[in-house]
Amino acid sequence: MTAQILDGKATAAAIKSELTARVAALKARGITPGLGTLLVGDDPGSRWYVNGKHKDCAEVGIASIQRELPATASQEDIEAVVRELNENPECTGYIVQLPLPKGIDTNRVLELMDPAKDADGLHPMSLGRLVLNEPGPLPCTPYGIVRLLRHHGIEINGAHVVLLGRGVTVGRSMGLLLTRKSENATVTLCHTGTRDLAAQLRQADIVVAAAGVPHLVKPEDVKPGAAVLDVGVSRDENGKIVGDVHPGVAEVAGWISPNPGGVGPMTRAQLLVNVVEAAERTSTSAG
Ligand SMILES: Nc1nc(=O)c2c([nH]1)NC[C@@H]1CN(c3ccc(C(=O)N[C@@H](CCC(=O)O)C(=O)O)cc3)C=[N+]21
Repeated sequence: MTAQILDGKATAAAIKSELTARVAALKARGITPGLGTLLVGDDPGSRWYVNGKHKDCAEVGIASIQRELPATASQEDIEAVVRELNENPECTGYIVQLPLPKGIDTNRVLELMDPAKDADGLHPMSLGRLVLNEPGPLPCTPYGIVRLLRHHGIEINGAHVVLLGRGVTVGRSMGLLLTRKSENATVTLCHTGTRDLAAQLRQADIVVAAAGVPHLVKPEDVKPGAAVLDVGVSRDENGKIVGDVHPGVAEVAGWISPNPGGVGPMTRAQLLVNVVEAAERTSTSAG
């Protein structure tokens, strides 16, 4: 058996075409959604990601607001740009590209952001709303994965989902998302302290691997027919992406997300969704 592909590129394209119509409707009412990005330093990988986000914006008609600071920027320099983006009416949502340079208090920066403009869905206020089941922006990678599964007709309701990794951007926030009534999954959150990882993995109808450990998920640990999502982005000596999922898993799983071409494009599409929804919310509260 060879697993069917969870095509993130095609699913993201479908979401972007739906967004194009929503952006046009907003513009017809005089509102242009705008995504702001703050990039600190000159890491080529971070720059590449940020450029990709603005390219996506152009595709759907969202305006781009790009801010950059040198790697030597101080806490105060960064916070000044955050305040400017909070106040800039053209910016309806924004992200501070992570990681920030060493010595910067990242949480202090993130807490200064206007939660109404949180495009990542990772502001403490947004995470709190997720816990309390209130509407708000959702974390991009977790909700992107939910939409990728739904797009391919994979049942989440009642499924046992095993999450690998307790990072806030994926594992931890995804546990909160999947245990809502609207997703209704049973979740096991595994991490470096988990004793018998293979035994946990064998229970899973759906595996989300976001540990950052190359080829952590082995074919012999996967239940036949399971859906396996690879969020890992390690690099080999040639700079090629190595995921958390061993290639042999494709012979056992029912569904597998390619990497690249799986979860990454969905994360980017969800960021656009958050920007458009933030603009829609401001427009309804204003009039
Ligand atoms: N505030 C903040 N928000 C983020 O969402 C954020 C961040 N900081 N810092 C860095 C990580 C990384 N990240 C990616 C998103 C999409 C792809 C993506 O689309 N990758 C493509 C191409 C991969 C390649 O070829 O390099 C793919 O998977 O097909 C990758 C990585 C968002 N991040």
